[in-house]
Amino acid sequence: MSHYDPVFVEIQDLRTELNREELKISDDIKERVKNIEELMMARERFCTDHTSDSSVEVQAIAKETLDHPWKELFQEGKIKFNMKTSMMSGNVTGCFLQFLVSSSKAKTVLEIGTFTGCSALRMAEVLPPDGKVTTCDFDPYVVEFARHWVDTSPHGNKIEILLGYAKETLPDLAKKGSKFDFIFIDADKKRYVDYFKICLDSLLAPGGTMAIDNAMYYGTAYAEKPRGLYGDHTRQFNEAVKQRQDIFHVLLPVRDGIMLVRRKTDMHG
Ligand SMILES: C[S@@+](CC[C@H](N)C(=O)[O-])C[C@H]1O[C@@H](n2cnc3c(N)ncnc32)[C@H](O)[C@@H]1O
Repeated sequence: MSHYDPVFVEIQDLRTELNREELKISDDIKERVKNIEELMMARERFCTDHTSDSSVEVQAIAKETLDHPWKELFQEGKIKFNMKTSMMSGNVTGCFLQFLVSSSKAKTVLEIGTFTGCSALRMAEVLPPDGKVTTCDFDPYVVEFARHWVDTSPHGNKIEILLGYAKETLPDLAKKGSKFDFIFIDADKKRYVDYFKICLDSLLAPGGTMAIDNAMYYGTAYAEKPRGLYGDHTRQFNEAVKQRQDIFHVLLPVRDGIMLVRRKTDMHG
């Protein structure tokens, strides 16, 4: 979604500004600015149009997520925070995750942040029959929602959903000696550095890959005047990745930024 990109937001603001009568901006300039905005949106639509479709079950979860009264549930105190449907991975990110899981031949996946189960189900779909996705979330309402909807899929039986705070779930998994071939971190930016460290040092199986979503968090990672929350946390996370000498990493500007990490020792053929 373009709104993750601060350039897009600036362009939108500028377009509104240029329409102020008193500025007497020429139609040509206004048109060119409008063109920039449209090109940015067209680029995104083009990527979506040239990406595989999601399964009918994932489409059903996405529709239910979009139609669900999250705001009212929050006002009634039934969910922990004001969940936004934009938290759900879009089709490009979802297909990208499936690509990574499938091409790395992962059998065990860990996800931090289930929400409605969309990304967990996508990853389960590309695992072998004995593969398993372990996903965790601290909100009982979304855990129940996700359980119900992933079970409408023949791949639902590959998914275990753990209810609890990631800061407790991850050490518990580490204590049990659990290891995962693929780890997707997608919750709670404030603790990204902690999750990154425990995942890399204790939970990532030899040869494993990690993907960390929202690594640029609306541009807060690099913008001089960052918008919104978590700017410091996002920058600290990126710095923590950069400081590690034992990993190979790449930050991709997919949607809100996806950081991919592997141990250097696993990069050699
Ligand atoms: C961005 S959403 C996950 C989206 C999901 N991976 C997808 O792509 O559809 C983040 C989720 O993390 C959960 N969450 C937030 N803080 C958490 C924490 N400290 N421990 C566990 N889950 C948390 C929220 O309840 C929310 O459902």
